[in-house]
Amino acid sequence: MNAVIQVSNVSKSFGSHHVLEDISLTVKKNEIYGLLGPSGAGKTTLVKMIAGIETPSDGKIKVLNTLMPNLRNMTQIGFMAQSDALYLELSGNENLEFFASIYGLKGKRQRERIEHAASLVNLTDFLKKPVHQYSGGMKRRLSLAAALLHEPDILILDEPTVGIDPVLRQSIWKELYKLSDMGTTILVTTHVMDEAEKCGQLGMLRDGRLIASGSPQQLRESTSSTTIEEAFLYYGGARHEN
Ligand SMILES: Nc1ncnc2c1ncn2[C@@H]1O[C@H](COP(=O)(O)OP(=O)(O)OP(=O)(O)O)[C@@H](O)[C@H]1O
Repeated sequence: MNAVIQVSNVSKSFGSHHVLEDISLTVKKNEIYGLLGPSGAGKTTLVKMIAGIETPSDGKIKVLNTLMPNLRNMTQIGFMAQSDALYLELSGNENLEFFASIYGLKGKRQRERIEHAASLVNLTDFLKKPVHQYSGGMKRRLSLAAALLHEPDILILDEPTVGIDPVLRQSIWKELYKLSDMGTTILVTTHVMDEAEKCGQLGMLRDGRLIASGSPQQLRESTSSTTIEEAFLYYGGARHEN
C-alpha cells in the first residue's frame, strides 16, 4: 500500500486531560486528506504529532514508513503551524530567505523558490515590507509560502486559509491540487465545511475521536446527507447515542 502517513491507535494526554483517543488513519501518496472538526477537537495536536513536533502518549505514527518523530523525515515535511512562526522585524523576503537557508536552498535556486512561493500566495509586491506591517491574512500567506519553499513530499497545513479572502483561497486550493497532482501528499486541518468538500479524503474529528472517515461523497451518501455539515452532525450525534 502506498501509505505515506500511518497513524495507529494514537492517544494523547496532557496531564489528566485526554485530548485524543485511539486515532487510526492512513493518508496515501498524492492524497489531499482533510481533518475536519470544531475548535478544540484535537486537530492541531494530531498534526503536530504527525509532523514530529509532539509525541503520542500511546500508539504509533509512521511517516514514509519511519516511526515519528524522526529528524531525517522532517526535511521531507513542510509544516505550516496555526500560529505564524515569523520574524516580525524582518521583511517578508528576509523571512523566506531564513527558512530557505534552513532547508538548504542557496543562490539561484533559493531566489527562484522564493519568487515562486511568494507569487503563489500573492505577496510578490510586499516582500520588502517588514512583517509587523502585514495583515493577519498576509502573515498566513507568508507562512504558507515558507512551508512550500523546499518542495516537500508531504505538506501539513494547520488551518491554512484562515483570514484569507475567498479569491485567494481559491487560488491556494488550485495550487494544492496542482501539488497533489505532482506527487505531494497533503494533510490539511479545517473547521470550514465547504473547504472540507475540497479534500479527496476526510477524517471527522470530534472530542478527540475520529468519528468518521472517507471521501466527502461517501460520507454524505452513507448518511443520506446533502452537505458535509449534515454528515458531521449525523456522526457526532450517532456517537453520543451509543
Ligand atoms: N500543550 C498543551 N497542554 C495542555 N493542553 C493542551 C495543549 N495543547 C493542546 N491542549 C488541549 O488539547 C485540546 C485540543 O486542542 P487542539 O489545539 O489540538 O484542538 P484543535 O482542534 O486544533 O482546535 P483549534 O482549531 O481551536 O486549534 C484543547 O482542549 C487544548 O486546550
